[in-house]
Amino acid sequence: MDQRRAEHGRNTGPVSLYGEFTLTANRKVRCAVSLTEKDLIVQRLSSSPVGRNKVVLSLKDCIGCRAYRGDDTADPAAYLTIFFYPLKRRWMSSGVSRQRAEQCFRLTGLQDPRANLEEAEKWARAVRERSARQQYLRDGVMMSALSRPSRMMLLVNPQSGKGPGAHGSTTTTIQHMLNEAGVTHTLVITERQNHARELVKEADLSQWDALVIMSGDGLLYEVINGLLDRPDWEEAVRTPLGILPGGSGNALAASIHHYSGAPPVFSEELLLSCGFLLCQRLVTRMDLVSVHLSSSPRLFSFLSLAWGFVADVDIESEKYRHTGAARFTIGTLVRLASLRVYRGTLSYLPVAEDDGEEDNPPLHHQAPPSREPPCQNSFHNSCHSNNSLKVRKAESTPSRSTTKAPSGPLDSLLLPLDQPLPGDWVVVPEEDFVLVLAMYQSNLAEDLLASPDSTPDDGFIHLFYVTGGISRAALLKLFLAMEKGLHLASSCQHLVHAKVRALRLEPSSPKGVITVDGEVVEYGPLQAEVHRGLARLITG
Ligand SMILES: Nc1ncnc2c1ncn2[C@@H]1O[C@H](COP(=O)(O)OP(=O)(O)OP(=O)(O)O)[C@@H](O)[C@H]1O
Repeated sequence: MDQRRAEHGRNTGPVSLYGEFTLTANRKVRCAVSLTEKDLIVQRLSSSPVGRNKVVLSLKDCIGCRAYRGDDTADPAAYLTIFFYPLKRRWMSSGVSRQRAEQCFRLTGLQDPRANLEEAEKWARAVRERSARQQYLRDGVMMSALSRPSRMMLLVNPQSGKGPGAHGSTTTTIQHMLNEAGVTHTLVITERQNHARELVKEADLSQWDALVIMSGDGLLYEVINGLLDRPDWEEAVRTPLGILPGGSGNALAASIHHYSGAPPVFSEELLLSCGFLLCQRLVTRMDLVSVHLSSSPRLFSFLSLAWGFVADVDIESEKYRHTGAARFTIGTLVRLASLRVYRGTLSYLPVAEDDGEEDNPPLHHQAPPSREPPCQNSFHNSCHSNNSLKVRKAESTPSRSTTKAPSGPLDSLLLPLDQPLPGDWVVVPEEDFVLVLAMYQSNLAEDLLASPDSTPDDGFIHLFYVTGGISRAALLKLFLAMEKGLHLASSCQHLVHAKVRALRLEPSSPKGVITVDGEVVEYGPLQAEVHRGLARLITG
């Protein structure tokens, strides 16, 4: 249902500002405009029945507004434009999505152009203050927000998604929204793999209130690992990060949309939703998982770790990239046709019963994170991979010098990979897997709600595995159910879900693919530990 109509008639509270203006687009149409704490109410002053021409726009849906003079210096009028992105019914299909709804008024109440402009500015300030208050207040709690105005670095990967040329119009849409929201931004087009990583590793971060990535999840993975590779990593990793869907998977962007509580949307509608949430500039904590591989430097993951079916589909479906998000559906069907079983040992440290609600105060009350007890955080064992896949350059660079203090938090739950596990770890009895998937955000792709209960900072690795013996039909059913996040309710005997703090995976199949945040990493034994709320994410 059209949000404006749905809200029409509700109690909008006392009016704090009232004015009568004409529409910029049609000066013959006069409107009575009222501002309350929650809404902007626009009533056309015409012969139509009362209510027919009344529009109530929630200030929660407002990203910004502008007061200005027109080009004609002889015209004393001032203008007020307010930018809304309410959830509205789609034209062509059922359901709702965010759509742009600009309100433009012409103020001519006074002869003095300066006085008209001052009046428009007064309205703009009042709208901004009230919409900020509406957005910051969630369930009665004030959220932490970026400063207004904000300065963002917008990193765009021109090769992501459907490939070169595909990013032009999406970048324009987002820049337009940022301008409407009064966000100063600098556009950086990445030139090569690892460009973003090197850039954030060296950048003067004091110049930026946020780093925003418009790409797939791979570019954010680079940025996070670049931040954690800095000598000042503790401060750097708290730089708020934003993500806009520019790839074909867009898992984190889809997760942020899911956390907002809005019904699922895809492609351009997801872009508009994430753009809207970015413009709201509300920041939450985000868990990061540190991943140790057998002979590569430790890396940090914000999304997922996969082995078996999911990792294979991710990588094998590269050749269908031109189809966009459909590449995963095609890849899933192809891999289903040649379903494989992967051998190995999976172990994990479960979340204790009373472990879930540990202190994680709201950001604005929060002290800087304390250092954890000392623990070795980079080590090697004797396992050698004969995996023929090319491992990303970033992971294959030599380990950090032993004289340099390693960056990043210490891993207090992990022992060296070649040492036996502590007694409180669970070793999964099965050794044949169709897939192992660790998730720390809700979505694996735009249309795969793999971990519906995940939140950005719950401090859990949601570990899913499917054991060998599952039929093709049952696995297909699981993936179809995953589109709506209903796979756990399907009571499939082969699917197991556990909330864990750390895990170890020791594949015994000689070849295979392991992905971290959708990027191929060294194949072989690995272990991982979650660091609750280590990073900052703009979730709107
Ligand atoms: N100009 C560039 N040319 C080539 N590669 C680039 C460039 N800029 C960034 N990259 C690399 O592209 C890789 C893939 O990026 P990313 O995952 O963000 O997009 P994607 O692969 O299209 O997303 P998805 O996996 O959702 O399809 C990243 O590892 C990044 O290093």
